[in-house]
Amino acid sequence: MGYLSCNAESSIATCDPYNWDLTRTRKLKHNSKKPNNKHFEIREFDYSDLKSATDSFSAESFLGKGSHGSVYRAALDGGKLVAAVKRTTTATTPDTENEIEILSRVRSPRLVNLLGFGVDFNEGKLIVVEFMPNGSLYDLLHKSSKPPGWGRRVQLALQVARAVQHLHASNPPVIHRDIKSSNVLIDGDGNARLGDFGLALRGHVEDVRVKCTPPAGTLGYLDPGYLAPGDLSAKSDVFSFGILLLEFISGRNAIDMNYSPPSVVDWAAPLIKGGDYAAICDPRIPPPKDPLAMRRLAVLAARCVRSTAEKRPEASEIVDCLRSVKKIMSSPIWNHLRQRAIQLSKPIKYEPLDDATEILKTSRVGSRRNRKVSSVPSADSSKEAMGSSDKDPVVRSKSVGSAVEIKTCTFNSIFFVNQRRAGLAVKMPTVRLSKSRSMGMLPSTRVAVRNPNAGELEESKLLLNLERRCP
Ligand SMILES: Nc1ncnc2c1ncn2[C@@H]1O[C@H](COP(=O)(O)OP(=O)(O)OP(=O)(O)O)[C@@H](O)[C@H]1O
Repeated sequence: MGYLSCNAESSIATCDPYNWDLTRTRKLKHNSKKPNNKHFEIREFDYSDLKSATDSFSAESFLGKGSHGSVYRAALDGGKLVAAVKRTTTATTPDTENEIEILSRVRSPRLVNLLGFGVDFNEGKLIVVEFMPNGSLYDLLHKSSKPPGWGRRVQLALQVARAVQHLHASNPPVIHRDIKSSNVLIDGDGNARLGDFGLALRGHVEDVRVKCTPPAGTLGYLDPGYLAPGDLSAKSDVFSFGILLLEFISGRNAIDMNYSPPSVVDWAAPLIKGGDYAAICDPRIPPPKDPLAMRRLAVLAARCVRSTAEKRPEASEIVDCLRSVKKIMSSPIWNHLRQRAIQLSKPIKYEPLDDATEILKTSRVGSRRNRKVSSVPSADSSKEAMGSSDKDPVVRSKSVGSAVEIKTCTFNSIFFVNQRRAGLAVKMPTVRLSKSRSMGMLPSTRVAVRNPNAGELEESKLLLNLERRCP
């Protein structure tokens, strides 16, 4: 099966009802507006100003490196405006243009907002965004010596959910396509902001641009049902958010070779189905005081990662559910018990489909996926592409896609290699895509065991039905 290839610029024109053009962006100097103003202006910075603001992109200003370039701290306007400058390693890539285009259209206190851009003949466009002084959610969850407690985790998850809700509710909607903990940054007030819009798509699913863009995302967070351009919907973001929620709950990485299965969804889904919520709780912090909060979180995560995209909740429902979890966590214990009694006294509507079984579909597929590994000849190359090394069993997920080429094709699986830096033209795959299954299996320290307790299974089913009506 072949895909229709399309020229990026013409597709922008086709799907852009406002005929927006970057060249018409007003050049505003020293006139930054507050990030959440509805009518905001984008500044065009002189390249020389960006260079001096980052001390010539010095090591002292260096904030970090992503798959498409490096990020620097910049002190602009005589030090009054602190910003982050994203500098791609080669001339302007489609992702840079895309990020500027989309971020100039959406703005929210829950996003890492665009301040402007700079242009250099050699370097192309540089993106200037709000500076986030407190690192990424990835660092907070996985590298911090003092992992955040449940209240903070739920608050941060709610903030990310609100960011996703804002994107999906935009007209036309924005699908982020790369929701993951390293793309969530923590601002000066300790709040979560969703950033990195390099892979985002703005438009309705039937728009030419959306229909022509090949699948992209980060391994470990990528919706398994998103195999061809036409499969994309806002529910792919919901899947990635579900993985993020499992990361919040368990404190483990989306892909971690220390576990069996290494994929967090394959590991957690059977445990949630078995009602063994305690087994997926981050062992570094005490469990939540009210087990109902834990169950709601776990069931919400399981619903987000359902294999059938249509059955996943909308972002607005996720927000409502997380708000209810936050409420439970912050109210006195007797209040929880009263609320719980009221809910349990309501008649439960059983549905013919066993939701828990449906959740497990992902897990079963995942198990097969992992078993296949041994027969993949080049496990090393796949590990390298996923950012893993022999010394580090944790796979640092990197974004893949957008401008992609097929590197390895083994057993019907196609491995995407990020070509953003190379600035290569999009090479459309000629066969139906299948997510990479090149994942290694290492001896496990924690093994997922399905809880055989029938009572807990029943309780889990009941909760799944109950939680559907949440809050
Ligand atoms: N606005 C910002 N303020 C402060 N630090 C930032 C900002 N944006 C990015 N960073 C830091 O720069 C580093 C690289 O970010 P970048 O978004 O380029 O890549 P990534 O999200 O880590 O990986 P990938 O490109 O694969 O998505 C990250 O470690 C991040 O913490």
